[in-house]
Amino acid sequence: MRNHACFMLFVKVALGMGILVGVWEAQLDYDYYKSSCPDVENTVRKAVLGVILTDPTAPAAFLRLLFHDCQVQGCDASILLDSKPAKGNSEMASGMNLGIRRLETIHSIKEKLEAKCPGQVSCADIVALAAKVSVAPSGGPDIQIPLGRKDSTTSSRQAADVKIPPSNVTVDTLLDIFKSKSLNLEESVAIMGAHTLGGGHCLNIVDRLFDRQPDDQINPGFGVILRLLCPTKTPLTNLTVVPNDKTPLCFDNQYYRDVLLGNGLFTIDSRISTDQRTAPIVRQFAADSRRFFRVFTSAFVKLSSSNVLTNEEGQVRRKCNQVN
Ligand code: HEM
Ligand SMILES: [Ca+2]
Ligand SMILES: [Ca+2]
Repeated sequence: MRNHACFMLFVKVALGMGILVGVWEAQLDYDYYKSSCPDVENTVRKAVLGVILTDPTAPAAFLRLLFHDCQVQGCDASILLDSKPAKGNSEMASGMNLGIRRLETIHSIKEKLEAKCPGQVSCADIVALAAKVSVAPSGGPDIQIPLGRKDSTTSSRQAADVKIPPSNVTVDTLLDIFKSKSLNLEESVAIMGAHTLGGGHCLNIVDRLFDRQPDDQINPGFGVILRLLCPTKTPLTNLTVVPNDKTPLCFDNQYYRDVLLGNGLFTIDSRISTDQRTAPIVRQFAADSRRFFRVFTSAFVKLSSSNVLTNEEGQVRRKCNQVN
């Protein structure tokens, strides 16, 4: 299995990358559950590894879930709330959350943790941990993250509509988004390396393929393949998924090599390979996966610690889909 080969290939690098990034978000704590739920990380890891056995694309789902949670109101598990009282007002009802999956795994991890340490572990920390423990088994760095996020009591579809960037977002907006979470330029390019895993629906690609003005950032050969995979704007466009890079189960720097060759799946992937500010960094990561892993690690800690609720600002939901 490619995933396994990838794991073997990168195990040394991953081990070498277990560096602690300084606690940048002062209110979170690397030892937060030391006495209240010491086994929390292993519980999440075991559950995620179990899921990967039957669904090797699950790590991609957990990484994207974290981004989409953190992007709306901060990393507060708002994405898991069902809408009440108004139907259809959950974040998941937003079209921007098309393809978000594996929420059921988060709910089942929560049930396990409620049995072990009732009322202790927030859903927001579970979302962050599920993403974190997804990276190393895919061949990426072993990241340490601080914990202690609390869960929100609110969520709204409209916020997701506005805050989650579309596939054709500009580099300016991308840099603004990550700057607001304290990521520097290099970290902003590194966090996009999450697109080394998983894939996207044709729906998010077809606009690049069939408009009268062909997208000149797509390599012509790759364009032919994409037009074959995503033939027309039909209902199927909502269903077909195309891989993000050539190694979608492997957390490697292939994404950067692909985008440099004009094989970026989304408009934004192509844009970072040509924008004067980001292109030199894309080239560095394409040539040096250790560097990509190191910068991705610090970027991940910042993203997953952004706009968190701590202490009395939020709650530890007993069920992740509803407030207490
Ligand atoms: C400007 C920023 C970003 C844009 C515009 C963007 C856009 C997208 C789009 C359109 C998809 C395809 C969704 C689908 O059609 O199913 C996608 C997939 C994905 N994104 Fe992003 N993304 C961004 C940043 C990020 C970040 C920061 C992460 C994680 C840290 C991330 C992780 C992923 C992953 C892992 C997938 C594949 C999901 C799967 O296979 O289920 N993305 N992204
Ligand atoms: Ca959120
Ligand atoms: Ca890859």
